[in-house]
Amino acid sequence: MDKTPSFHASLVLRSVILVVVLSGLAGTLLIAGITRYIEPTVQESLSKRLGELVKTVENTARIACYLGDTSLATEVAKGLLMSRDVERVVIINEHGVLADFERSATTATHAATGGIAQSSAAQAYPPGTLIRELSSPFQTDSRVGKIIVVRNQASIDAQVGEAVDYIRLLIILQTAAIILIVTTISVGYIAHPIRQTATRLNALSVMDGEKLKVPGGHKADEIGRLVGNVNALIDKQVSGLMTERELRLEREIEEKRFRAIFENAETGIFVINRNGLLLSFNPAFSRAMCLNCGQAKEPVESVAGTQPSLLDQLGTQAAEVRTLIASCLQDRQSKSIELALCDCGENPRWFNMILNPVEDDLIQGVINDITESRLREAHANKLALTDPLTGLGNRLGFEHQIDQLISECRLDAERNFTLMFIDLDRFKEVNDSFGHDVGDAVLVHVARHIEHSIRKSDYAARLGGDEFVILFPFVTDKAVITRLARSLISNISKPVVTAAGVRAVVGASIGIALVEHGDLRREDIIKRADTALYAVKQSGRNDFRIHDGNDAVQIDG
Ligand SMILES: Nc1nc2c(ncn2[C@@H]2O[C@H](COP(=O)(O)OP(=O)(O)OP(=O)(O)O)[C@@H](O)[C@H]2O)c(=O)[nH]1
Repeated sequence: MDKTPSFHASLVLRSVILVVVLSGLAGTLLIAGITRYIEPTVQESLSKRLGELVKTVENTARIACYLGDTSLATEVAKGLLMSRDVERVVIINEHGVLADFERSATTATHAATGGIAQSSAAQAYPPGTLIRELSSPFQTDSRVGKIIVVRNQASIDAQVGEAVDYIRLLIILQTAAIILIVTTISVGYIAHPIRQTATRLNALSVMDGEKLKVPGGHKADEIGRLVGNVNALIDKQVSGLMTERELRLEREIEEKRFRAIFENAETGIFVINRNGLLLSFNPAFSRAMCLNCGQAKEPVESVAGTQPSLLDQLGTQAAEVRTLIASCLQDRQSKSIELALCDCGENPRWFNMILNPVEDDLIQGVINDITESRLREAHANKLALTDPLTGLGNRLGFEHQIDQLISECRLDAERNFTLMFIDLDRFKEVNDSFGHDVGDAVLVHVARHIEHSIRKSDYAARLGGDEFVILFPFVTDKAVITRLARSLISNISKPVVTAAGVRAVVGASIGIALVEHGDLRREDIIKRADTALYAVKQSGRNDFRIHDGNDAVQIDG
């Protein structure tokens, strides 16, 4: 991960190049500036020196001029020429040139050939030539001659050049020293600790709590601050990572928990799309739908794709569920439905299915087997509608049944039925003579007689005491009813021998109401059968009467 920077990208190299360029530029400018300054300065200083030199021989030159002493003038001129700054010395008095010596000439070039006026050649002397008037040694206001000193320009130039070269050397050395110092500082004090820190950072095991060390001597400077900030950043990252790791762990645990619940739940859980294709489902769902029992109602996998369809498993209820899926997605509300399906053994089962819309047009559903509760409910209903002694229906069951028949007849004019009331005769005597147990046995015996005399579609109940009732749907044929009534009276009237050996005899009075059309109120129908029964009781019992709806007509059994 740690990449050593390429040579041209190195901080040190770039810093050094920058320092070299800038220092070189600054040095060049400095040299140019100093060269321009130093030349006149050196010139001036030489002129000054020359003036002082001339001053030292001035008195002697005055005497030489006063006396017209050429040898003294020659002495003075030669003495001045000993200085390398002097190129030529001319001493003139009023009579002419006393001495004229040049550095290049070893002997005097002139003798006394003329007065001061003749030596107007001084006008031809090069610039910078020193010409000094000489006064009389006795009368300072009287001029006796002059001394002309021509500077040695080559020597002066050489001296200026030497001075400039020296300063240039100093500047170059200084620049080199600056480059060396800056490079050393860059490498040793900046680049090295940064590289060291980068290498440590690369090898740092942050999850083990390792921290970057501040390079020695950098605690309080920018590198120290940088390392401190990097450590703070690492702390933040590590704490973020730890939190993320914990969250991931928690999520994994949650997922495992959820998966366990999903896999082991008794409730079927599934996800479908808007077409009813199953995207996922748990084993309980699979069991409920018989997906793996080998007798699934439809192939588990859809013909075109790889996903099984929920709707394929629902038979005739598929259309209803399809509508429910659409309305669930449209209303964004959960919907439920009860489904009657068959298990692998074709036994009827009932399920409650709840559909919940989730994101992306998907539905999450749960399905619960409610067969047991349905059966319990049915059993409880049956108990509520059953006479516990005889197992026939009770008064409530009878009322449900007759109401059902009445509503069917109201919907269909062709429908009809017959109501038969049976009241035992002299049953009280049995109770009184042999006790309630025998009475109960007789009641059970009569109930079995009734059951054997009717068809499955008929309905029998004990309303209470010794009162029984039978409903015959579809039957209003008087001949049939008469035959049935007679058979019942005959059978019920036969003596009953109980398990205890008691022989009991009862009779049966029967009142019958035929319901074919007209008024279909329950009370009216019951009243007609009751009226017919009352008529039988009045006429001596153990007989039957039929009331066909016309009050006037009573058919004698
Ligand atoms: N053993 C038994 N007796 C009952 C039960 N319910 C009511 N009884 C009795 O049945 C009798 C019915 O009375 P009735 O119908 O007047 O008696 P009955 O002798 O048949 O009178 P008639 O119908 O006029 O012939 C009463 O003595 C009740 O106490 C029951 O569940 N078991």
